[in-house]
Amino acid sequence: MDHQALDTAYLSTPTIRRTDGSKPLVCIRHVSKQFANGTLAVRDVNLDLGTGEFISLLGPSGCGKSTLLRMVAGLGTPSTGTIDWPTTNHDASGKPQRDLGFVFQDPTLMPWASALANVMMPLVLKHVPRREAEARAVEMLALVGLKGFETSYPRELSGGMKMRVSIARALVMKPKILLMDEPFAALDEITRHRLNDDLLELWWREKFTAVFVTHSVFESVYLSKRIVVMAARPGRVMADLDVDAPYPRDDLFRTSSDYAHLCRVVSTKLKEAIGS
Ligand SMILES: Nc1ncnc2c1ncn2[C@@H]1O[C@H](COP(=O)(O)OP(=O)(O)OP(=O)(O)O)[C@@H](O)[C@H]1O
Repeated sequence: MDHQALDTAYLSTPTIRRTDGSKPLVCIRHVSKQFANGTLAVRDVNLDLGTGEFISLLGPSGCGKSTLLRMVAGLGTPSTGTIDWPTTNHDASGKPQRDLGFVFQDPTLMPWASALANVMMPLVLKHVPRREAEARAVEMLALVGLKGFETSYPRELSGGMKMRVSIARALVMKPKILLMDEPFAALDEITRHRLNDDLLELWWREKFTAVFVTHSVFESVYLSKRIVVMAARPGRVMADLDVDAPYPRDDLFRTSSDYAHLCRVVSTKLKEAIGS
């Protein structure tokens, strides 16, 4: 593996763009967010989210990762700057028709509904015929490893299984982009590793763009093609690093000296970011 890609990754420029010629899926330009109480959560962020990438937003608590992710999802608006979807249709008022799934840290399932009903919910809301919705939800549950648990209720599922349902629900509409806000933070390490593996397999197979918020250097290196390192007070982008390791990645990669090296480099960048 070429360690140079990470070692020489470009750092801390006011505008950070990917210039491989193709149009990005999401184009973030000079985005800042100041909340009503005066907190400057995000300052002057410039990023392109490229189609098919697996990007982690890595940084300490309070650096604005969630705020940025929520603005990409349209769950909050920037105070200044723009977030464009250059390849997406826009409605009459000029709003992009964001084609996305969102996974929160908490699985946020409906407790009174079965796993199947939870996954069917976005399809039902879009008036997909019931039989088709059910077939698609059954297929999605199988893809996340929950074949046989269709009729189980959330209270009957482990934390990892609930998160799998949440991912299935986010992917059942086949979104172009999956936004994940620390989805595995509350899980034990073994479950987390397994979900990391399964998420990578899903991403590889379904070919969506993935944006993954995490505090964990190890998780970001294992999953990502690209790591955006952020710092706090105010929240800003400090580095944009390519992880030059091939997919598929598995336990061999997780225990390799290449992985250890990459984690060391990213950890150093994160420390620099936090110290700056
Ligand atoms: N609705 C809000 N009103 C006021 N301040 C907020 C609001 N939401 C977030 N903040 C502040 O904005 C800053 C960034 O918060 P954010 O949750 O985006 O960070 P984060 O990097 O995702 O943190 P964590 O990793 O702990 O979830 C923090 O200082 C936080 O207190």
